Amino acid sequence: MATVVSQQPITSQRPSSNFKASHFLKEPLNVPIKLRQKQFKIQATASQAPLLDPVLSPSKTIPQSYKKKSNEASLILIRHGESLWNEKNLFTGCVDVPLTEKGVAEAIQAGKRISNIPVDLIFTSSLIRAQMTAMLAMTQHRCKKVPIILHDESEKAQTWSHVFSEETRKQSIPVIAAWQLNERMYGELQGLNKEETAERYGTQQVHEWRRSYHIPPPKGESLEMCAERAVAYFEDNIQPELAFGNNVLIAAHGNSLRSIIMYLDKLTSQEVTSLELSTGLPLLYIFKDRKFMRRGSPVGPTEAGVYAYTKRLAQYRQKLDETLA
Ligand SMILES: O=C(O)[C@@H](CO)OP(=O)(O)O
Repeated sequence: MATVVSQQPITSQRPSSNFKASHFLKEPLNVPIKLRQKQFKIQATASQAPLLDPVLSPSKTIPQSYKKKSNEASLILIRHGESLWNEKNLFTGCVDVPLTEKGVAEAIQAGKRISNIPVDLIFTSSLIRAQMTAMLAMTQHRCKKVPIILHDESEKAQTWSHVFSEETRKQSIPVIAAWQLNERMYGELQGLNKEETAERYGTQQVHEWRRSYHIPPPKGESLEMCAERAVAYFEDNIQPELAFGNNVLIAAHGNSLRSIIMYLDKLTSQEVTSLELSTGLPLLYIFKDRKFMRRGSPVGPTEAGVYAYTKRLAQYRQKLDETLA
């Protein structure tokens, strides 16, 4: 039975072994430019934060110098809502199955809980259950912006998905889908029933396959292997956005998120074995002064606590209240 990770606010330093100081030394947005330059023009002046602009063609000049948008950013992590194979208790891994009705409700509920927390950019895995979760959650956000999946798999996909209205652009949130955030590849367990597999191979063996850090399931990825690609992606593509001041939502999976949380909270390979994430539960981190601070899970849109954590969150919420009053 899944348990929720501790919701106690804790402060954590990023593990120095994984820390890439170069992200903070080079011009901000180097990596974001790489991510977006083909499809988005980035607007910026010395005093203005860059804005994603899907209006203009990829060939437009990208400004070279940027000013940091903010010293603080929010990071929301959501494990997808219940999938049809969670319901059937089947090992899922990289098999691309959709949400159940309960999973849809969980995603909507997660959206309500984060509806007052700023989101500038969304990252999901390439799997539909994570993408459904992100999209459904954003239907509840009070900013009312439309999440738009970026298609840069080919030049044609980029060209054909352009948005030609500046006004519409401002009302959009880019969604970047990355396979590196996918669930751990479960190898020859994919599609097998978890209970039957435990009966066949023994509870201890199956527990090791599911929760140990180093031991992979047959022909699949260990958590360590999953962490290698998920954390590298986080460091290279997501952390620079946070460092720049962009607020990020990640919708992903039990194991890809466990590995990212291990990195954020500096857990040992032993500690991560007892970390369990519930489906559809949003977790909030604040990235400030190059540190990640876990702020637990917002209980609901009207709950005061979480907005009191930082002035910036409180101000964002107040702005929403005023705009929507
Ligand atoms: O089946 C899976 O892909 C995962 C997540 O549901 O299972 P586990 O609980 O073993 O990590």
